[in-house]
Amino acid sequence: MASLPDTSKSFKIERHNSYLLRRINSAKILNASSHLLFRASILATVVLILLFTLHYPPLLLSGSASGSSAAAHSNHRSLLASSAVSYGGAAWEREVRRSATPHRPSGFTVLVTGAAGFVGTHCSLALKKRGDGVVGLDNFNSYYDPSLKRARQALLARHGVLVLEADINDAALLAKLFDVVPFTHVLHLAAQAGVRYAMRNPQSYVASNVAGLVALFEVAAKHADPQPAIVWASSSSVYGLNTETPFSELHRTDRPASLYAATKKAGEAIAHTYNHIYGLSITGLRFFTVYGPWGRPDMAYFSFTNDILSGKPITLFRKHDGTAVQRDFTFIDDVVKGCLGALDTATPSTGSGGKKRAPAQLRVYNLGNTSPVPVAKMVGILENLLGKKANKKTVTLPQNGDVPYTHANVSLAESDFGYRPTIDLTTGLKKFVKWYVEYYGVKTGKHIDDKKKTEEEEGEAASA
Ligand SMILES: O=C(O)[C@H]1O[C@H](OP(=O)(O)OP(=O)(O)OC[C@H]2O[C@@H](n3ccc(=O)[nH]c3=O)[C@H](O)[C@@H]2O)[C@H](O)[C@@H](O)[C@@H]1O
Repeated sequence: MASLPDTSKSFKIERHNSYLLRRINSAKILNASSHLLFRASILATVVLILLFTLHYPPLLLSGSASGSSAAAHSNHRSLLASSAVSYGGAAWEREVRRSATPHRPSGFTVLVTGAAGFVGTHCSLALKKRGDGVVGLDNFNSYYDPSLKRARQALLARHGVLVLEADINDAALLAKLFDVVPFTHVLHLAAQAGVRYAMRNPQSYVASNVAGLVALFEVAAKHADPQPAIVWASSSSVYGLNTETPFSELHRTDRPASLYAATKKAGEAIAHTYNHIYGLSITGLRFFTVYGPWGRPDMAYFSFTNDILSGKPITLFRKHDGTAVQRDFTFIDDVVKGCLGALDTATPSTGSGGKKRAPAQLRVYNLGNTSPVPVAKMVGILENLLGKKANKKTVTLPQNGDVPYTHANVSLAESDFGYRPTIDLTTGLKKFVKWYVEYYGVKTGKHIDDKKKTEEEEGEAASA
């Protein structure tokens, strides 16, 4: 008898085949649906990006320039905080234009970088007060207490000056600003300051003082229409190991003693290039140890004040020959007059769209006080004003980038725009200490006599 086919076996094979078929089909379906899902998510992302771009165009603009979406995000947040309007939107542009509008005939429209910094704040106020339009820019970094920078920003806001939070390396933001406002001038004060800190954080000097300067010159030369005239902060430190005194603009500046000085010297060379190729009108100002109210807490007169009041020891540097280190301390009001004088005598840039049409102005000036003072004497004045003795120790100047002596010859600035420093160190430090005790709400052993006016204050009152 022929044996019956083994149906259970063929049934098993069929079941197996149909199982395989089902798996293949479901794999196909899964494959197809994951393709669909993938395409749908790409579509959704594109739609989202489109919507986002329409609502917040410069957020992407800023991100693309900085290369960091986190940075762009933080820019965006703080711009919202500082101007209470969205960055790049119509309301933001209105705010920027309002701040930039001059209120005097033929007034300037000035972009001030580093506007929440010490010199930037004072210059922005002075420009605004005389009727120029001012828009400020600052990255509010934490090199020193950012709350002081915020307080300066609030002060400027009370005077109608908008300070945007952004970095000068954000080329797209700079371009956007020049699209919104045809700035006549740029007062470029944003920088990594401080001589000794350059040993601890060298790259920050390259980023701000070299890359940032180039970013600004690039936009001013190739994008801005019209090109603005630029006045920017160089430094007395470029004289470095120069031994001829007082320091004149004709002296050597090829022996910087610190990386800070080297980046400022590099800035002067870069300024020459942009003037030569693109016709940018550029003026570099070599500031000599600027001090005063709203000053920089990293500077000696300010940190010594903190330390004297809190009883902490301070270290005074002396030269290798045992004599005192000296500085040509320059009061902020004198420096502000110098900055405005430089802006007022700056001639327009001569290029457009990255093409030079004619030779343009290129200048460098010392802005100092012309009377060097030993640092120990500065401490003595502070002790007297604060009514408290400093706990001092003196050490030989370490290898920290400091130069032993500065002394400005300012005859060039005097003849070109009437620069004449008027405030001596005692008068200037009195104004600083008066501001300091009010700002920080501290009690000193001594009452600062703010009734007794200095000559300069008398003059201001008379002309008001
Ligand atoms: O003129 C300039 O271009 C420079 O002036 C200052 O640099 P500096 O003169 O070194 O100012 P401080 O840091 O305030 O120092 C003032 C003096 O005090 C001395 N000092 C500083 C700190 C300290 O602990 N002890 C001390 O004796 C320094 O050697 C210097 O002679 C600024 O900090 C720089 O940003 C600026 O560019």
